[in-house]
Amino acid sequence: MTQRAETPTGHAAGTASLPPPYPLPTATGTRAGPAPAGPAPAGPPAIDVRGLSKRYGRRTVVNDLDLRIPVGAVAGFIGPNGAGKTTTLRMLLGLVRPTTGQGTVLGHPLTDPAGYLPRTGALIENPALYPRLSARRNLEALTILAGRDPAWVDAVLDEVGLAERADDEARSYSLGMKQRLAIAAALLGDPDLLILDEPTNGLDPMGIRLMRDLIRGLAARDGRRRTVLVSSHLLAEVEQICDWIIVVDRGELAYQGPPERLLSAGAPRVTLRPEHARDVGRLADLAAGLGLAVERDGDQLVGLLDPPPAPSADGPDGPAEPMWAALAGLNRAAHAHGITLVEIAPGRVTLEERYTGLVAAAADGARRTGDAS
Ligand SMILES: Nc1ncnc2c1ncn2[C@@H]1O[C@H](COP(=O)(O)OP(=O)(O)OP(=O)(O)O)[C@@H](O)[C@H]1O
Repeated sequence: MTQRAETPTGHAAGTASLPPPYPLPTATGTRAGPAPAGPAPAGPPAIDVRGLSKRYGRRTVVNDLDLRIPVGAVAGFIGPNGAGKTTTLRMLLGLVRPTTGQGTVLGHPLTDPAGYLPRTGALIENPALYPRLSARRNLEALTILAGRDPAWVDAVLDEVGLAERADDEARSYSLGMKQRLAIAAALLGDPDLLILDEPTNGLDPMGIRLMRDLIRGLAARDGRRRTVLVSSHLLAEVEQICDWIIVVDRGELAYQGPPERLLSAGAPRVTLRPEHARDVGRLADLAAGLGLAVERDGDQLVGLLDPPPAPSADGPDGPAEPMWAALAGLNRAAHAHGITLVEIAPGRVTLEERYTGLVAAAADGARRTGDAS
């Protein structure tokens, strides 16, 4: 039998409603992330906590974290193993007492979880299931224990895509199905906030895809503005479904805001390919002479232009003029040296590369702090 998680499941349909929904802001301020660019949200965020820390003895595992998640967002809480994600989620769920921290969750003080837990559903670590009971019986047991209306059971089974297997024993389920059943349990009270800790952990690619579709659907359906906070150590697993990204490393915030800003905060990149592979070395020398940092990658060069140019009048995705000028200069120089370029492909670093860069920068900063002390 899977271990019973010490997790409050969703509760209390028909409890106090949230303030009116508001559109997602285009950015939020963080210490480490990009500067705010969008309008301030009209209502309070679903999660708005500041200075959240957890120390175990002399060890700080979450350090002065500010989280600000808009209502209705699917927020990806991303960080490498041991970054402090589970500890943070446990603090938000009142399962671990924060060492420091203030703010609100669903408008209630962080220090009074009883105020917001009735409107919060969660999946933390192992799904809490009775393996010899069917999915339906598992959920009915939970509704009875919680004094809830069993009428919810069919609705949530349908929502997580288990209606057809609802009467099979849970032990016959795949890991993905067990995860979805655990999410169904968290949905029983139609929560306004759903917290999922690594729900794709251990799933195969198909299971990950099904879980992604499920999570996206849980947030936005029928005009509902449920907020979902989902953790993962792999950005690629959640980036497609998140409209808010929080990156943590070693317990510290590295980025918070919309994924687009994480991407646009990255340097523009260019791939250059000469007609003849033998010219790659000479082309690299020419690029270096023009101040372009490039690296050889097989029969092509890849270069990052740093620092990133300011957004042009074309907007953040429009042509970056310094980049074009540098590339035009290199093209002329290559031509003058008898090198024909068959590919000049500008682009930007991917979200995954940006995430890796942020984590590496945080590690570097931590090392330097350690060296200094
Ligand atoms: N009760 C505890 N006592 C001491 N240290 C703890 C305790 N709980 C967690 N930690 C430590 O805090 C750090 C962060 O752990 P946490 O589980 O929050 O990270 P995580 O980002 O969720 O990692 P993972 O993705 O591996 O689950 C780890 O180094 C862990 O060993």
